[in-house]
Order: sequence, then structure tokens, then C-alpha cells
Amino acid sequence: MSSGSSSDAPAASMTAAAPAAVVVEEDPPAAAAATFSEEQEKLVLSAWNAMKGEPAADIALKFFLRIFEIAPAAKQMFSFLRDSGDDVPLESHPKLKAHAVTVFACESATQLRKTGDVKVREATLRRLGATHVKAGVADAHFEVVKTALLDTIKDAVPEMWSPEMKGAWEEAYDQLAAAIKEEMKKAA
Ligand code: HEM
Repeated sequence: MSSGSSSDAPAASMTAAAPAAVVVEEDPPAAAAATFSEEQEKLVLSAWNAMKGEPAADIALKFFLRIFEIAPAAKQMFSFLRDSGDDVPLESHPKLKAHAVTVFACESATQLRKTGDVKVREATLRRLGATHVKAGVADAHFEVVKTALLDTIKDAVPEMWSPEMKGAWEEAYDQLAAAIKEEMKKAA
């Protein structure tokens, strides 16, 4: 369970958790500390399945718009938004939409492992570390993205939302974010 952080918490209030349960695929299974329970995996997957399909891209886009609502300055980090200036409305930016979907899918894909551990391929993790260092992403941004993610899921599937559901997504996100942050340190 995540340490008291909620979608209402101030952005920079969390410290980075150690990526205890993040397992690089090459590691032997014994190295995994399974803090992400089967129940939590089920919760994340059930929300993901409910959001899947036609409106998924719209939900993912809402997620990104929410990030910029919380932190407008974050726009400057995205090369494709910088380059296009204010000419293209955010809503219809194809690259933004594609990116939003990728972040969402990446988050969800980590849950598809049978063991319940968050697993990320080493090459993917390395690439994500490098990309985010290059883009100037800082720890506090991860909190903004987390808040936006939780808000978006709550909006998308209000009937499924519960403290347990929230906790499961928080745990999944925290583990993935911790793994990316670790890679960012190495890449810096
Ligand atoms: C667990 C959290 C996150 C995941 C899974 C994630 C995922 C991704 C992915 C898949 C890419 C595409 C590039 C690549 O594959 O290397 C990317 C790029 C990027 N991400 Fe994230 N991201 C996360 C958190 C964040 C945060 C907190 C920020 C800061 C607001 C951020 C900002 C960016 C930027 C600026 C790019 C480069 C876009 C460009 O200019 O082309 N990401 N991210």
C-alpha cells in the first residue's frame, strides 16, 4: 500500500520509494519482493478493462490535459508541444494523444504479469530513464502525473472507485515511477 499519498495531496509531498518489487526481466524470480498483491493486480486490470476500447484514447488524453491543468509549465518539456507553439489546440494534437496512450498502456502493461510483480524490460527501463532525464523531468513531476492518473481513472470508472482501487493504482504507479527514477539517476 502506498504511504498516505492521495490524489488530493500536494504535488511534492512524497519521497521516492525504493523500487523493491520492480523486477528487471533478466533477474531470477526469487529476487522479487512481491508487494503488489494479486487482489491489487485484479483491481488495476478490472479498471483497465472497463476503460479499454473506443474511448481509451479519450481517457488517456484527458489524463494528459489534467497533467497540464495541474502543472501548465510541464508543457514546455514536451518537444512536440514546444515545436508547434500555440497553433495546434492541445486536444487535437496527434503526438500528444499518442504519447498519452503510451503512458497509459505502459502503466497497465506492467500489471499483466502473472506473478503480481511489476516487471519492466531492462531495455525499456533504460530508454525511459534516458528520455525523462533528457526532457528535464524531476521527482515532483511524477507526483503531478500520479495525481492526474488517479483523477482520470476515478472520473472514468466512478462506480468502481474505492480506497482499495486507488491503493492498487498508487502501488503500481509508485513502483513503476521508482524504477524509472532509478534509471534516471544512472542516466544523469
Ligand atoms: C510512470 C510514469 C511514466 C511513464 C510510464 C512514462 C512513459 C513515457 C514513454 C513511454 C515515453 C515515450 C518515449 C520513450 O519511450 O522513451 C515518455 C516520454 C516522455 N515523458 Fe514520460 N512517463 C512517465 C512519467 C513522466 C513524467 C512524470 C513526466 C513529466 C511531466 C513525463 C514527461 C515525458 C516527456 C517530456 C517525454 C518526451 C516527450 C517528447 O518530447 O517526445 N513522463 N514517457
